Amino acid sequence: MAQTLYDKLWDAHVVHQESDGTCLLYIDRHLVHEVTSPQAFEGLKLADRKPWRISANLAVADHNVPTTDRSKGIEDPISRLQVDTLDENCEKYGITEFRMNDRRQGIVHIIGPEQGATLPGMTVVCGDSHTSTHGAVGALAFGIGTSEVEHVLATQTLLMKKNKNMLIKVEGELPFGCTAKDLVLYIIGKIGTAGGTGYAIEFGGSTMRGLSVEGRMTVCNMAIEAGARSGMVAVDQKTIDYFRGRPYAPTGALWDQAVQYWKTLHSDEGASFDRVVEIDARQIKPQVSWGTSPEMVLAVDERVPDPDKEKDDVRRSGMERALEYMGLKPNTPLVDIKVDRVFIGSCTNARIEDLRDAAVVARGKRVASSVKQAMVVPGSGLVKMQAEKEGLDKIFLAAGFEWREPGCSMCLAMNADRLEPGERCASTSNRNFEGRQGQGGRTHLVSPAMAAAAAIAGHFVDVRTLR
Ligand SMILES: CC(C)[C@H](C(=O)O)[C@@H](O)C(=O)O
Ligand code: SF4
Repeated sequence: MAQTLYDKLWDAHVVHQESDGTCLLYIDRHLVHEVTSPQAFEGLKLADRKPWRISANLAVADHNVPTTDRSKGIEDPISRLQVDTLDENCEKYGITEFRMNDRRQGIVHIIGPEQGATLPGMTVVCGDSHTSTHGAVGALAFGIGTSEVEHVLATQTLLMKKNKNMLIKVEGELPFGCTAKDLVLYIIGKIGTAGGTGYAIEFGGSTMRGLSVEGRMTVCNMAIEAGARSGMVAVDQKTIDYFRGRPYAPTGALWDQAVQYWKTLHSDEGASFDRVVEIDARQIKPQVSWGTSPEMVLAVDERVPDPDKEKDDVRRSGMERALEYMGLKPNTPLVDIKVDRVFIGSCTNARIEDLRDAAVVARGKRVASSVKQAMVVPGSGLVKMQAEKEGLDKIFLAAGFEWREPGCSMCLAMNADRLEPGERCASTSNRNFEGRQGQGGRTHLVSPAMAAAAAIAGHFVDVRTLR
């Protein structure tokens, strides 16, 4: 029978199935970070258990690490304790960890594929919702909670029920000035933050095939913002080329064998999906979120919506509340909104292609004097090195951007990088909830080019006009 990519990945990992459909699923790769692992390790200790397959784990500290000079360690005691605890646990069990000063350190979802620790065909989990990112390479990847982290450490398996299959089919060429980020924001604007609930989403169609592997990661990263725990993209030649020579990728005969298998990782002709959503990429314009949910997003040439025009009571009050929090007046053109800070980073948009996109806009320009801070935070030490090799750091620094050390940084307020109450930020991250980037902070989600353009102008700009 014709199978979807999700069916294939699922079936290949079922160890045991109960009559009610609950499956015991084998987990190939477990990524570990400092926020969701301490209680899991503690639970293991209390139960007198040990991690079952040490080599399946790869750990890194990302949420709590400083992005400035690290030679003095971590100032905040809670952050320091979390990172120290991860170091101790990994040391104790012999789990590979890229420590804070290792140049391979970075955001867990950036380093997984970068190292080839995430590979096509794998089941990949991490105690982090944006684990969906890894599905971009034809893996089944999803976030888990702390008790599941403990279960995976102890058994290398998880108990789960299968989701439904959803295909988001995107056709046509992305217009000039539009990126994978604009595409995924547009999709979430269309289907809503609950649109994918209960589904595993496969992103397919000619637009997805046309994206680079990194662009596909940006899209799958935000599958969770569309309500789905996992997003995935079929393997193609680009995926295979991406992994050649990566540190954890197979070599020699094992590589050839792996590639043979990877080539089967796509939905079969005629495979049936429970839901199909069709998206015309040619309709997409650069996106800016205006509210406090990723679905509150519009094209940059539009205006802040007017709740008075909304007939649905629930939606109207949601809009009113969002506009109040965001400090925005209905009908304001989005390009008139001024920003206080700009953040280019996060597991959505801190890979090398993202930094290149931002650098094209920043080259030879200056950050507006009204902007308090504009920072570029590479997703990993290796992304940083590559960017420096290409001279991107010089472009950013000359333009007045800060060039930081890798980590989650201002994506969420768990480290020193955060917004002050009332500050407005153009951010390349994935969440714009109230307080996400700092208490009272106001987040607008955009692409790297749009963020850089906002930094230069001091307000949002339609990047299509910058030719
Ligand atoms: C801290 C972590 C558990 C959390 C997540 O699960 O996604 C964080 O990474 C986020 O982006 O909100
Ligand atoms: S960069 Fe942001 S979204 Fe990604 S793992 Fe870190 S905190 Fe979560």
